[in-house]
Amino acid sequence: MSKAIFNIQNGPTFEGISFGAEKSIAGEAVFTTSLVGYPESMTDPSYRGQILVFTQPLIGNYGVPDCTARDQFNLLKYFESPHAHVIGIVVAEYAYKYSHWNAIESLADWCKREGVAAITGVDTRAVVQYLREEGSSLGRITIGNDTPVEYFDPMATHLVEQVTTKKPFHVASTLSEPIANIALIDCGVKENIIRCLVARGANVTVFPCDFKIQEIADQFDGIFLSNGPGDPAMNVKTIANLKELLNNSKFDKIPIFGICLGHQLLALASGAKTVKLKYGNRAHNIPVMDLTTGQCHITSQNHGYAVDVDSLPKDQWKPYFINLNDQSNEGMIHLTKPIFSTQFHPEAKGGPLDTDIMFDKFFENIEAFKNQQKDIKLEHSQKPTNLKQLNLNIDVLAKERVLL
Ligand SMILES: NC(=O)CC[C@H](N)C(=O)O
Repeated sequence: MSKAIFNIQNGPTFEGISFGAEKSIAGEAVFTTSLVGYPESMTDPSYRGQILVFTQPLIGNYGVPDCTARDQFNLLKYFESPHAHVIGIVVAEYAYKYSHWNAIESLADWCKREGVAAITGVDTRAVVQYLREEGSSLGRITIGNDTPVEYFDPMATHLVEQVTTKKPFHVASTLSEPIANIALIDCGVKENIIRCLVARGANVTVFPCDFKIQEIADQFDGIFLSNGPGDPAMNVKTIANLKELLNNSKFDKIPIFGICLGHQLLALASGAKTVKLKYGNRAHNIPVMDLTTGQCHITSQNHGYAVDVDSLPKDQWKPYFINLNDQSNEGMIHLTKPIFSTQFHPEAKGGPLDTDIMFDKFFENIEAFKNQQKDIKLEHSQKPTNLKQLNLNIDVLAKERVLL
């Protein structure tokens, strides 16, 4: 067992024991108050480059499930992407013994394989008190007698580029007659978001983050914008593509739904601004209010930035949800088009399922859009498909995300 040190830049130092990869790392230190779901959080691409501090004091007690198991849609059954994206974890007490029907290995063994540094024995209450006062900070974990690595701010890099699929891929519905074709812009999509779409009967074609969706949007019944890591403003190409999509009146009727980073990108493409939150919202129990109904929902969240609601063009958008803890914006809805987005995670992996109705709402918009399209269907079906012209024949597309 090696000793490990967790430093916060310009802040306190904590000594503990290493239980993960014997690799010293640096990144942004953030905390989550979720009680469960460490395999899901650690494989959520939105955590890329971050050191995750768990406030739940006992971590690792239910081990890690099979990272290769797939469901009936060929999606990863237990993980949100094939690999860990956090670069380090900080826990109060690592459970050296694990027990769960679904576990195939320990968190320590998995961290070692995935190159995730891990430190136990840290007073995580003190870490969180510091981060809550000073805000998200740079941090580093040094293993054994290693020379500490330089502090490094992952938010200054284009993290989405590192996690987006390198080529389009297609996840097919299991229905003999799928009810819709959805294009998904992948900025680091969580597996359960794709599952929430295909499980409702849609085929989902997933495109790299900078794919010019505006050139083939008319081939689809709906467009989905995914979650993803980093500062939303870094996604210059994606924002430019979305701007063209939103400004082309030809696409006024196409349903669009964005989650988390997808929400922020939609806001930026509409001319609004995003701001960095002091320490972000990472938890499975955050109350938001639907401003259209007054209903409150408990939501799963993982974000460090938020849309500045005052900067939303008021002739096009209205705020949809508000965070009842810090009053930050939690979503927006278009005044005339079938477009809406949420800052929280309705796919909730992990977390409460209260808001999976957002996916139902997207499918209602898709159904209405398809009914409108029926009148012009003949014209539509006679068009050569751009998908094929672009060599995007779905029959030959990859069936899962392409990482290299
Ligand atoms: N989960 C996400 O999509 C996070 C969005 C963005 N990277 C943020 O931190 O705010």
